[in-house]
Amino acid sequence: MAEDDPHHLNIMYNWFKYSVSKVPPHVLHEQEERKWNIEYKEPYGRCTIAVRDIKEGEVIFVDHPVVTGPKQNSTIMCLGCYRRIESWDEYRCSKCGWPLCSAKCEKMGYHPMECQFYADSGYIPCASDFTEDQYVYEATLSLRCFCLSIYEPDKWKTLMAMESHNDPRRGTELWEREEANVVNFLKEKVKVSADPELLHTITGILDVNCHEVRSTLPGTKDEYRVRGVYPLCAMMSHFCSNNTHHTLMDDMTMVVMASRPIKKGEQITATYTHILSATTERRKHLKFGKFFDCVCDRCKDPTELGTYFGALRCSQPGCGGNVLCTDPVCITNDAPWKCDRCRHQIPAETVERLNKIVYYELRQHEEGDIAALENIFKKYQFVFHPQHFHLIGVKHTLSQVYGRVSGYLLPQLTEAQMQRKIECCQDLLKVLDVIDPGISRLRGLTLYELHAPLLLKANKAFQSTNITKSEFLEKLREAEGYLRRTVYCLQYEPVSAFEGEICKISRNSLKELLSWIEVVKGLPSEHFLPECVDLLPPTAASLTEEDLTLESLLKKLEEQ
Ligand SMILES: C[S@@+](CC[C@H](N)C(=O)[O-])C[C@H]1O[C@@H](n2cnc3c(N)ncnc32)[C@H](O)[C@@H]1O
Repeated sequence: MAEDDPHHLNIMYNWFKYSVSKVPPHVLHEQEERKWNIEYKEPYGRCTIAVRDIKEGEVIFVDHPVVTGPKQNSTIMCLGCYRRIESWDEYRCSKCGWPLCSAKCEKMGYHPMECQFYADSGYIPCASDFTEDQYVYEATLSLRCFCLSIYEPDKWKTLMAMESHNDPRRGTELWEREEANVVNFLKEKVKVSADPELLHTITGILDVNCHEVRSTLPGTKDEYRVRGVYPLCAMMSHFCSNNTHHTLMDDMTMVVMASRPIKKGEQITATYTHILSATTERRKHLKFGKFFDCVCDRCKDPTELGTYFGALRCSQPGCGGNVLCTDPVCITNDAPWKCDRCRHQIPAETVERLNKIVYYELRQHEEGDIAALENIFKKYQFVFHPQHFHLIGVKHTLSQVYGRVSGYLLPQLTEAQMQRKIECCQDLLKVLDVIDPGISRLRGLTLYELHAPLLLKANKAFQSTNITKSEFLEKLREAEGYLRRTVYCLQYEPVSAFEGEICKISRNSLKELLSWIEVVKGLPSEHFLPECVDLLPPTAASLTEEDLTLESLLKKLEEQ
């Protein structure tokens, strides 16, 4: 390490300059002052600190991948464009013989770098038993990294400045797996003449720093998922309730923005784990894959910032208290759980066993099996706190499947089912407001799911003259608010992505809804219940998909 730059900060700042020079000025101006510094702080290592207040939604930086390539357990894919390949014999690279889409892909992306190694060694994965050779795609990304040392020295320097955690990784299950699948494979089968320690450093850098890259193939709806190393993104520390939102553009540029206001001096943070998992699971995942013990505010707090995301209901008769972990950041994960009222105690092992049983039950049902999900919910609703991650997880799934799966399409939903969809969305949003406030994909999608049954219910009440004008307008404005916030949360998503598509649909629905509100404002009072009469229960009239559109409502109105 250079003595005047022991933490390689200059390499990271240089990477930033390179990244900025590659993005269009409407995203980030080269002249714009940097909003962050990289500092070294225990226990985080290098981390990104705001040098001024940053507003919600402000772009903080853009980043480019040093390298991208297949993930672990990848299926057969084109090493040029990443399209999934169905058959080994679709097309083979004329030089190395690996399956690709076409001659065009031979020169695409990073493939030309590894191609020579595969061609020289003569190694081709076994077409007759791919399960034997499944790891070769994962190893290809490590080979690509090694190739940077030959073909792209600046990128190699940046990659090597990243954390590999070789010492804590040495001898772990992960290390042994990578030794067999990557290091030995590259040494013995591909004849890479690199020091095994260097190859382990590469696998470590990938484990600690990689981001999943989910994008679509140009001009298609075909999604691909690979891994990429984004050096600046990787400088952000992990917090279980983070303050950034990142969006991947179609050209694989990562745009990082503030998901909520960030104060000068505050760390700019990302989350490396699933936000909707509980403290024990998050901490285990971070320890296993990223080699640190998270002690963020959410992890330290047994109530997870007041959400009670891991809490159980006390089983003692008449107590009604919440059973919480007495020391959620205990290294051995075996601190007992105690009721916050009667102090009844449960061993950590029992809580873990219970969670495993529910995970198992949840995995047993078919995707979108509403009846099975509702049964699991009923079975456990009095075992867990209403905001427990299992119940919220079920509600998350229900919020998406009610209205979308066969037999439960939006127009087919009963009044009670529509109400259930609304309740699931609202309960999920309540938790997100605490652990993932501000701009988030999950919030955007959930708000979209919430607006639809609300609008449908309101329109249905209007059609059966079961609502007063002011109540109807209030409901329409509520749906408008949700649509506006959907667009706000998803506005940065590329249109090719599912979230980008939902954003586009929401913009159109919003325009339509605003016109509808104008029409409703001008409607005479005979179309509504008199203001003084209580709203009657809505009738279960059959609905069609058209009921949601402005045109169909106007048509019905004219017919009346
Ligand atoms: C993607 S890197 C982040 C940059 C890293 N600090 C560096 O200097 O290269 C991930 C590593 O940073 C450290 N780290 C990130 N978030 C942390 C946190 N909340 N607490 C402790 N260490 C953290 C861990 O060593 C982790 O493996």
